[in-house]
Amino acid sequence: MTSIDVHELTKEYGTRRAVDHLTFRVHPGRVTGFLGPNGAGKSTTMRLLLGLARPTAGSATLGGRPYATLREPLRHVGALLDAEAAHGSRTGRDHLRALATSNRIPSRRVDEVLAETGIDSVARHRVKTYSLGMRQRLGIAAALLGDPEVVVLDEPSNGLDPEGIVWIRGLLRRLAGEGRTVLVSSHLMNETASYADHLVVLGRGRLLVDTPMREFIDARVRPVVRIRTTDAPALRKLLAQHGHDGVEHEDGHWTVEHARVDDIGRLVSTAGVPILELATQEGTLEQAYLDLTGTEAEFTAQPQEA
Ligand SMILES: Nc1ncnc2c1ncn2[C@@H]1O[C@H](COP(=O)(O)OP(=O)(O)OP(=O)(O)O)[C@@H](O)[C@H]1O
Repeated sequence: MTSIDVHELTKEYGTRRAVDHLTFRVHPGRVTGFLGPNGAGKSTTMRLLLGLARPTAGSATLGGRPYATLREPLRHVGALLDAEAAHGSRTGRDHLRALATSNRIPSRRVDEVLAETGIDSVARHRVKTYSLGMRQRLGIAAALLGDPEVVVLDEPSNGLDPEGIVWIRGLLRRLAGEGRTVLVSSHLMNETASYADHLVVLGRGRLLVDTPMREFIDARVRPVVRIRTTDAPALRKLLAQHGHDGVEHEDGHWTVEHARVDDIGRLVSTAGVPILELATQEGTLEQAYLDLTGTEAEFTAQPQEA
């Protein structure tokens, strides 16, 4: 199985260090979300991995090999970096056929990926007539063309409609389920939470987090007890009497930190407070990410000027 190995990877543009001694491994069989604020170095890392830029130091390899040494690379790694990459005057189909030919990929794969990405009805139209979402789907079709073991996608949900967003989620899960190595960058936390198993987070070119997603959330956000009642005054009084810090939210629901749902349930039922909803509310990736960005110097310090 093919993993992605990034080792002491460094890339400088003039005096600006875009990637700074970065080391991590992306394992097969799971979706790894690649996160970090604008300018953190995600795209640069992907470009270095795909041989589109040369590292200043260190290495980025696929199954132990640099991209440049792969013969017919699309059969090993499929990537979406820039949805504008296809030539506007070509049809989507011709774009894929050219890629297939140059990588000795059977032409039936063109029809398969067109169907899989839902653009077969526009396959004979020129790419310049495509919407952003269609271009994005064409880029994903190109990434899947060679049936690669490694898939690298830079913000794949960009421009997709709601149906497309649900589709990409299923696609990423399926690719990981088939044992492929899947690295996906995104700024959309809810989206990432819906498909990622593991996270790699960068800040100013450095590695901040390399951990399973659930562990990242659990380490940073405690679950809270969520309650809805028809008798807010009674609930407020009861929680205060028992030393709980209940917070009433605008839409009428309450949350209680540092409490167990069983204890709160027992309390409200014994006191006869009418309850419409009582549940444990798990922390979200967005909360955990914002907690990280609020505490890490890599996020809070001013970037160095070039
Ligand atoms: N070709 C280039 N020449 C000069 N500087 C560059 C080049 N490419 C990237 N940079 C700089 O490297 C840093 C990292 O940029 P990069 O695009 O990798 O970040 P990113 O995490 O992908 O950001 P975003 O989320 O905005 O896409 C930025 O400071 C950027 O300005």
